[in-house]
Formats: sequence, C-alpha cells, structure tokens
Amino acid sequence: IDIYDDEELVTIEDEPYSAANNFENNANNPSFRNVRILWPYPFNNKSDPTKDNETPEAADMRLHLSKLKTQNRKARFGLNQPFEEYDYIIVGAGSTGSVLAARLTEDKPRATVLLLEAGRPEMLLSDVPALTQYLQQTDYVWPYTMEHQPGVCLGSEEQRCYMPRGKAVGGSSVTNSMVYARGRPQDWDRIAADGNYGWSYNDVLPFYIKSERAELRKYKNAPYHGRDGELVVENVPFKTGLVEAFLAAGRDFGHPTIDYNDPEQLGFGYVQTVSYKGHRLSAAKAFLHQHKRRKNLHILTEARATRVLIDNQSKKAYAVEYIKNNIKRTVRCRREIVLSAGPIGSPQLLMLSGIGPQEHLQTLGIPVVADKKVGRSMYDHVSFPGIVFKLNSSNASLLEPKVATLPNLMQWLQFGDGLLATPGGVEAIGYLKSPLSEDSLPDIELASIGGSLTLDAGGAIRKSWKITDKTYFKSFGALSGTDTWQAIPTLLQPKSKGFLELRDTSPFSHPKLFGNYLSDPKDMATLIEAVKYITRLGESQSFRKYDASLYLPPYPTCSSYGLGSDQYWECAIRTMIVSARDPTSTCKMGPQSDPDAVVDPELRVYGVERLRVADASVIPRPLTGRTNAAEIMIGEKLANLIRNTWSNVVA
Ligand SMILES: Cc1cc2nc3c(=O)[nH]c(=O)nc-3n(C[C@H](O)[C@H](O)[C@H](O)COP(=O)(O)OP(=O)(O)OC[C@H]3O[C@@H](n4cnc5c(N)ncnc54)[C@H](O)[C@@H]3O)c2cc1C
Repeated sequence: IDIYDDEELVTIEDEPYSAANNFENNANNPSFRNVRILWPYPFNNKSDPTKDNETPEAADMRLHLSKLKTQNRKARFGLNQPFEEYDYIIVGAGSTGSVLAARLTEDKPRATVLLLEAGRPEMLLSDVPALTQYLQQTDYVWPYTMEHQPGVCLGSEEQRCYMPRGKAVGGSSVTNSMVYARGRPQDWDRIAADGNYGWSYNDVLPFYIKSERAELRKYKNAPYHGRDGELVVENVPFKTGLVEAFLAAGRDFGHPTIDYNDPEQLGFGYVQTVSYKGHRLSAAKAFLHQHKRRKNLHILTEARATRVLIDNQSKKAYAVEYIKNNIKRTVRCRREIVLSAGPIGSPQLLMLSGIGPQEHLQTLGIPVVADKKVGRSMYDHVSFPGIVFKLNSSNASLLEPKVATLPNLMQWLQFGDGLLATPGGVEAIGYLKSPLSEDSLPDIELASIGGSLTLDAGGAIRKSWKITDKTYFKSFGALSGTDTWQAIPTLLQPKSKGFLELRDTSPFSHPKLFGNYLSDPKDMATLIEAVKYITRLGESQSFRKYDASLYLPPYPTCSSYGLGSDQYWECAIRTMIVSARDPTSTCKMGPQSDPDAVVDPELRVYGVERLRVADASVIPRPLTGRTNAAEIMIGEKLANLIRNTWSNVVA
C-alpha cells in the first residue's frame, strides 16, 4: 500500500492484513491521517473562559479561536483510535520499550508498531534532576510496597520496604536518579558462560555504544563510549567541594580517579548522568520524541495492558487486551508481541496470561498455557543511607533552602546549570571490592552525596523511601539545617534472592513482592564492611578541612546496642535498608537446559510463539552497576534480533 506522508511516500509492504485495509480506507480521511498519539506535555491545563472587561463578541471570538486551536492540536498530535492490528505490539514505554519502538519503526519497509503505556507523558518538573526524590510520591510511579519481611525496613512505614517504579512515557527513566553506570564486562561474560549465546561483553558492547552520545568532560573519546547515539551522557555541571574530598580520599586508599565505566579499570569517578544540558533525558525524550511524526509508530498513553491472548492450539500470541478510559479493547498483532513492562509489570502480565508456575496459577484459577518459573527469581540491589558525617563548616554541602530558590530555577531553566542540576545530590560513584568479595568483581558501590538524607530536613528524600517520621526525626532530627556528607553503599552482588507472585487475578492489583533482603548472612557482612570503609574515608585527611565527624543516629529500633558497635550497625542497616530500585531476573533469560529460565537468549518466551520479554526482568544475574544503561542496551539488541528474524520473512 502506498500512503502519502507529508514528507515522503511511505510504503507498507506486508499485505494482506486487516489493519492495512483499515489504514488504506482511512488514508484519505483527514482526521485519521495524522494518527500520532504521543505529545510532549499534558494538555489538560484549561484556560479561564471569562476575562474581565471583555465584550460578549470578543469573548465569543476568543472561545471560537481557542476551540480551533484545540482541534488543530488534536489533528496535529492525533487523539484518534489506534489500528486494529499492528506488526509489533510493545507493552511498556520504559527504558527498553522506548528504544525498541524507535528502532523497529525506523526501517523501510516500515513495520507498524503500537507502544502501549499505562503512564502519561512527562512534564517540566520531571526534567529537574534535583527533584528526583519528589517524583517518588507522585502518580508518575507505581507505588509498590513489598510484603512485610521480619527484620528489614524496620524504620519504614508498616515496616515494609518501598519499591516505586516509573509509570510514564519513558518508564522508570522518568523518575530514576539518572546515574549512567554500565557495570563490568565480567557481568556479561558470566551471563554468556551460563549458556546465553550472543550476550558476552564483546557482543553487547556495540549496543551500549550505539545508543550513547558521550558528552563527558574527559572521557568522551574513549573507545567504549558512543558518540553518535541519542542517549546523551554527561557530567553534572554543578558540584560541591565534598566530591573532591571523596575522590582524594579514594586515591589515598588506592582507588584512582577514573571513568568508572572504563571496562579495564576500577576506581572512583565523577558521576555520569543521562541528561542533556542539565535536564533529565528520559528514554522517551532520547528515543521517541524526535519520531513523533512517524506514521507507523503509535503510542497509546494511559492504556493498561491486562493480558496477552494466546491461541490454545498453536500456542501463538496474537493479541493484547488493554484498558483505556475504562473501556476494555483488544489489539491484534501480526508478527510479535514484546513485553517491556518492567521487572514487575512483565511477570505480572505473563502470569495473568497463563504463563507462570503451574501450581500458583492453578491456585488462582488461571488456565495454564506454559508452566514456567515466572517471578521465582528476583534480585535487587539494596542500599544503606544511614551513615552520615556531620561537618563543622558552613556552606560546604547542599541544603534545601539554598537549592530551592528562584535564582537557581532561573539558572537551571536558562543554562541547565546550578544546584537544581544535581541528580538527587549524587556527585561521584566508586566501586570497591570488600574483603568478602569472592571473585574479581566489586561487591560495593559508593554514591558520594553533596550532603545527606538530612539536606531537605526530612522532606522528600526520606519519604522517597517511606522512612517514618518517628525513625527520621528521632535519628536524624538533630542534623536539621547542618552541613553533612554521606556516601551511600549499595550491595552489588546480593546473595539473597527474592520472588514475586500474583496477589489475585485482577490486573489492577499489585503483585506480592518478597525481597528476602539480607536473608543470606553474607549480604549483611558485606554491608558492615562497607560501613567500616566509609567511616575510614570520612575520617581521612581529605575530609579534615570540613572537620567531619561520624554521626551515630540514635535509632529508636537500636537503643539496646552500644552506639557504633557491630550490633548497632547491623540493627541500623536493618532499620534503614532500602531498595536501590534495580530489581531484575523475574523473567530470567537462560538456555533450554536452565529450569528457571523464562525466556531464551533471543528473549522468546519458552513454550509460546511470537512473544518476547525485553526489560530488566530478563537479566539473569545482578549487575555490578545500575540497570538503566543495560536495559537500553537490551532494547537495542532485541531490535537487532527481531530485524534478523523478520528480514527475510513475508508474513
Ligand atoms: C527511583 C528509581 C531510581 C533509579 N535510579 C537509577 C539510576 O540512577 N541509574 C540506573 O541505571 N538505574 C536506576 N534505576 C533503575 C532503572 O531506571 C530501571 O531499571 C529501568 O528504567 C527499568 O527499565 P525497564 O525498561 O525494565 O522498565 P521501566 O522503565 O520501568 O518501564 C516499564 C514501563 O511499563 C509500563 N507498564 C507496566 N505495566 C504495564 C501495563 N500493564 N500496561 C502498560 N504499561 C505498563 C510502566 O508504566 C513503565 O512505563 C532507578 C529506578 C528507580 C525506580
């Protein structure tokens, strides 16, 4: 079919299918021609229809013009119905789904892609790096609270750990801390050695490079960084002097100041963020916004997928059921359905569709399509934000009254610079191998903050972890308004493994999340090593000029232990442990021989055809870095795999 586009002639070659007819029949209908569903910011800010001192005629004319404007806008951005059928349906416009959708729609002949997203588009405030913690309380997140686990998250509301995930066009990349940290080459070499062909470091490096446009001050020409991609990686324009003290202390302890993404070296380095000129660059901004005018890419926002429909006989996935505006609809797929709904959303959808542990599904009365260990592995990085140094010097650290000012806002808006450009205060990242590390990989990440969790006096930061008023004010209230420094340790190689399962058969219920945090004693021992290490850093020569002293919070949960004793620290960790929001492995990738694998090394769901999963859930082992960069790489890689699958097929 040839369809005339404003810029060029677009040819869709894969006849016959019903959506094609639909497209053809409607091609001359002006309201249908510009079906584009993504728009940059929400449009629901209605203007006041009455104005003082306005004649009735002028008011009529203004209203008429305003209606025309709205109609034009609707025509431009297209708020029409999607097709009945697409070549590919991707569920979830997050870190992985965004890049995948962009790549699958760039080729000619053009394939049609529907991207279904439960969340809505970003807004200006989500671009401000310093507001990251505030976003965790908004409806840009799925506010998942984990099941109660005795002995952890003692300081959190209901003693349950909080695990928010992004719910937006852009997914968790709209709400995350923006840190770009790939992990180590051995992560992928181990994954490949487990039988996952095509996933060694050398295999995946080109896909990291493909997306990236490094704008780093010093390392942008390093061979492992990309220069031509859409994902801008830069250094934070603003920093406090504390970062220099952290890096100097690191050097004194034998950790060179380097690019921490360098595959050859381990050390500490200035934080690298996914941002453009100090503004958050979500995966949607990087990969989707520039392609809003692609006719073959439809992005349906605030549309929640509820089930994948799978043919009973052939075991082929053929459609997705979703709910938008309270109406249930079905959209059919001609080639493949990809779930990129994240490490909680994707396993939930699989299980609702009959793919999951047989016993669990049967208990809920869900007919079993494939008996797979969906949700049975869940690794998460955990952090301990409870080790804080008090500084006996003023104006050394970030304090909210200094950050949230009009001049800072103007500076950020105009130049993308200033205090608002710091991503939740993170200034540097360091990788360490504790004495307990079993292999060549670091087991601790340190994030040096230009202040601490007290910088906003118990406002958004502690609330982003759901730390209670009682815990916070009793433990840290004394630091209010004081200059502080902290390094947050994150456990990179957790031995403890959690799992998730459905709460019930409603797609609107949050799955039950069991973190099993610290259930392996080695995890606690490693975190205690991290505490000792940070104590030495903070008490070292480099921090002397700030007259830094370790602050020992009187946690209400730990009053029976001597302050600073090992038992005290263990209790402190149990009180303040938080998810680093990097859950993985819930739809684990693995070879056929792996009984726990849900998808094969080409991300195809075992036992079902034309269904793949691509997001954090397929990563089979914890990574030695953060997860966002890896998920974008996975999107790039899957686009390549899908292209290879369909390049010679006339369906
Ligand atoms: C608060 C926070 C801070 C983080 N900080 C960092 C960091 O600094 N650096 C880093 O590397 N990583 C960080 N991460 C992790 C990283 O951002 C995520 O691992 C990554 O974005 C996940 O990508 P994904 O594609 O797997 O899922 P997501 O990006 O979460 O995308 C999943 C998408 O699917 C949508 N969805 C889910 N269910 C449905 C459904 N049924 N129907 C339709 N749509 C659905 C969701 O709304 C979401 O948009 C952080 C995460 C969080 C939450």
